[in-house]
Amino acid sequence: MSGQGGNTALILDRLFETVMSRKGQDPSTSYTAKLYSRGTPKIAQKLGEEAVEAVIEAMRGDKQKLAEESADLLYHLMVLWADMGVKPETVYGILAEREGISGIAEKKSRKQGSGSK
Ligand SMILES: N=c1c2ncn([C@@H]3O[C@H](COP(=O)(O)OP(=O)(O)OP(=O)(O)O)[C@@H](O)[C@H]3O)c2ncn1[C@@H]1O[C@H](COP(=O)(O)O)[C@@H](O)[C@H]1O
Repeated sequence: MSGQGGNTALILDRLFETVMSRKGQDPSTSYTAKLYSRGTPKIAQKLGEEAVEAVIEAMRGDKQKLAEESADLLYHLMVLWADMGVKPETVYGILAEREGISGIAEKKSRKQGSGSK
């Protein structure tokens, strides 16, 4: 368990299952179904708006609001994955492959790769 929210991975998996279960449901009773009905560009736009709201709260220095906007951001990211057919395991797999590789070292290897072309 990790604090008040319980097991982090489990809650994200449960959230993804819930948003998947809203496919084809009534947009008047489910906000997620309403998002699907508005299409991928709208879902992506909402994700961008939530990201900007998180940035604003960070700049204001409001930790509680940043946490709340982060929850909105993760929810809308899950809806976009579900809408686009991206499986959480795919994203988790990419993160797992990167485990132990410094972002600085990875960036250097990318630059060397492009310079040798
Ligand atoms: N985690 C969330 C969650 N986080 C944020 N939101 C909604 O996201 C919206 C974001 O607020 P905004 O003001 O940006 O959006 P809005 O003005 O309502 O909508 P727009 O017209 O701007 O698109 C709010 O309506 C929130 O209620 C969420 N809605 C649903 N969930 C989860 O998804 C589950 C399924 O929800 P339904 O699909 O509604 O049954 C819920 O049980 C929750 O677990």
